[in-house]
Amino acid sequence: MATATRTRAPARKPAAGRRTPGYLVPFALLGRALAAIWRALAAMLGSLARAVGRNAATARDLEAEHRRDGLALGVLAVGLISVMAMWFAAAGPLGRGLTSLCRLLAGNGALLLPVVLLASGAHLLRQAPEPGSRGRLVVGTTAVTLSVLGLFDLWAGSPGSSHGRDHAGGLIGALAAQPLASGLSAAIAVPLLLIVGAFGILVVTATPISAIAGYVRELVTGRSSDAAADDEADFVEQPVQPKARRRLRRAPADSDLTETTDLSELSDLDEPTADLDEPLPRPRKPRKPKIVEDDLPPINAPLQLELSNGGGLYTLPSLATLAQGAPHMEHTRANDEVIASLTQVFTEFDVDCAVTGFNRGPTVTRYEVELGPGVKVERITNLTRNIAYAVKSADVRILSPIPGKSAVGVEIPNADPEIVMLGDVLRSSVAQRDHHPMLVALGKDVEGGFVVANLTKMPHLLVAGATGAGKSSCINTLILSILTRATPEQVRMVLVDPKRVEFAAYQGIPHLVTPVITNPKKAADALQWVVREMDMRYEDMEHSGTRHIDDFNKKVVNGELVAPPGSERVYSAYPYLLVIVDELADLMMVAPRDVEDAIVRITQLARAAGIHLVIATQRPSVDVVTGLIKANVPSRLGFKTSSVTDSRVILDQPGSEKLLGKGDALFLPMGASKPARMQGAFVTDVEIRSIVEHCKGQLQPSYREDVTAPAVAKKEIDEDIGDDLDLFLSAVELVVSTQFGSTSMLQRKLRVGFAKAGRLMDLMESRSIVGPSEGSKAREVLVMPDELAGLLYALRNGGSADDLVAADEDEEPDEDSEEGAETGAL
Ligand SMILES: Nc1ncnc2c1ncn2[C@@H]1O[C@H](COP(=O)(O)OP(=O)(O)OP(=O)(O)O)[C@@H](O)[C@H]1O
Repeated sequence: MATATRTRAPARKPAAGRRTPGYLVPFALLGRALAAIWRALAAMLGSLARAVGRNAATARDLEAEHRRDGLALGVLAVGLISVMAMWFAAAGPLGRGLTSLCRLLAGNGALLLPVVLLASGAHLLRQAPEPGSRGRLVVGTTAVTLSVLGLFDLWAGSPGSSHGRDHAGGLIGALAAQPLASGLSAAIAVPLLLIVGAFGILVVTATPISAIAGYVRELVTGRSSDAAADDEADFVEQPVQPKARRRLRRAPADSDLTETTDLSELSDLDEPTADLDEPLPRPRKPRKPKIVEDDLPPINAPLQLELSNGGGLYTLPSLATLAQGAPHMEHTRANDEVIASLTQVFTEFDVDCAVTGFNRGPTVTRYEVELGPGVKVERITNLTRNIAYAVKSADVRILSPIPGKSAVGVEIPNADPEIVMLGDVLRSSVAQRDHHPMLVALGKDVEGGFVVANLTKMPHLLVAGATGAGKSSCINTLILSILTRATPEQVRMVLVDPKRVEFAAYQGIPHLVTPVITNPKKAADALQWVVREMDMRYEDMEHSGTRHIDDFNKKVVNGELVAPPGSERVYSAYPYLLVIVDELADLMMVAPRDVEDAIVRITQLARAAGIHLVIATQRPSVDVVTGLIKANVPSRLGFKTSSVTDSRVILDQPGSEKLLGKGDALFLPMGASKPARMQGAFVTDVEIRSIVEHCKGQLQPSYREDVTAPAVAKKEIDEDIGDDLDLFLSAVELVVSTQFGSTSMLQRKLRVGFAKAGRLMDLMESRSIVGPSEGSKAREVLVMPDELAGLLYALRNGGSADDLVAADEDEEPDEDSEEGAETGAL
């Protein structure tokens, strides 16, 4: 209240207390009239500018290259006009007007204008603009201009007349030189202006004075700094690297050691990189986009051979259907501000370290911080909160070290993020180079490089994150990647969508084996079908003596496969089968054991059979992503999670709780120890609709009826076990994993009565899991723990432990292999 009274009082006083004296009234009226005219003019100009701005939106839509070319050609055109006007006085009345204006402002300096314009135009044509260097160029050019024109003015004796100034340094020259000459003296003004000019040249060329010494030394000795560094490198052994690096940071002119490529890039900017006594380090030139796919461990999965596409009738959708995103910015003013804030924090807390570069990604920028000798990494990690405070963002993530570098990474969200469009990733050279049908677009990494991944190399992927974090968008991009790159003959899909709305758009695409499954119970049955399909494929591979479905397909195409005697089987090539489950939690609620067993079995074996799983969940808790599932799904994509515990479940380490949401993700491909941060690609509903329409217009889906049919064998087991299947399986798991066939243990652990525990034990005996009763002693357990997953699967399908043995020993084709004829026609 008190504050409100204090602020209001002074505002009222002048109005009430101050009266304009009578003799000033005409002036006051005139002032008000002028002010009103000024406001009206400003409003008119404003609306004019807004109208122009609206119409200029289409110009902004032009690609950056075209805008730059247009600007360069425009500057060249003005340069040519100025040549004709100023050097040859042959540009008509407009040229004469231009010459007079330039002479008025710059005097004889106007004669240099054509040279400056032509050189600038040529430079713009040859080189991409660096938005970050604009401020530098403006300051440098202004300093050079003032210096040159001021010197012209002094040279002509600082003429007082307008005509005299037109042939000296013009108005600008007079303004630059005459105050100095009259305030000090012409003898002092000349060197001062020379210093200003030299400063301008250094700023324009981004050359620090300290680097000049290096250049002079090079000129004198005749040796390049590279050669000098190479010489030094011969003496620098591996363990000495950190020392060498520190030195490089202090003396960039000498730097270019191969081991320190990143740091030597810093010296490309011709300015010493941040040292402790420097206020602001120069950002490092962004490196060429790096492809995370290259980081994947090498897996020698053979490529799927080119399959015919049903007489060439099927054409893939054009990538032009997918929208283009905004061009990637490698450096913006926001980055400079963050560097200044970081440097200030380090100075305030007296930590001997400096920001030596950064890589700007679409949503976050990773700043590289190098430590001085003897500085603990913890000193930076302990400053996380202070850094967050200084850069005004709670989502600061510290990476120690940046993989492959002796530097700490500080990842800070961009104040001006970019959306990564799927079309851009699919059109990128990294995606275009590789024609594998299972290659999918993921997004962009922190360095702005496109990230793609081959699903066959994953070979199974777990996608997890809180609601709204970007999972569904990511899965949409995976599906669209496949639709734009693979025919239904190459890749078939099973889409499971218990949420009912996520995959509705894909209903009816020819790549589907069965309509999109929304019923969790049916989804569990579909997973059982996938297991059967996998078994069929394995049998076929076994008979054909091949180890991977690609080799099998190759033999089919070459006509090298002959059906077993007595079989009417006609072999055909198998497509890859991609199973995508959008919400695992819903499936685990309905049939946890069935689902877990099927997933474990598929993930353990399906890679060679060309079957790959993508499982998404927003509840990455241990009851959904069980230990068994986790152990068998090696590649992970973690979007923002609500807790560090969830992050640990997905990635086995914290980190995803600090992500920003909306597609910000950590990608941990199989075999990688550290996850890579990336921004997921995005695709709009309109794009999805048009690609789906294209696919549906090409071919009708041919669905398999048996995919969601419940397993027939189950009924048989039900008669014997009744409704106790789950309890029976728990008992089997307990007995086999502990290798202890005791009825009283079952009573205790399963909380069942003696009669029930005894019956469960008898059922186990009838299925060759345990031996006969030995009185009060525990029964012998006949199945080893490592056979448990297979046993549970067999029991679920009406089998017994004998089937495990039969599967191991039986080399002959199974009777059921005829079923494969149907599978092969998938
Ligand atoms: N890669 C992305 N780039 C930009 N925005 C994105 C991206 N991914 C998601 N978003 C934004 O976040 C919103 C939520 O994304 P999405 O529906 O994919 O989340 P989700 O994790 O699937 O959530 P839920 O589990 O509730 O379905 C989207 O509507 C979109 O606006």
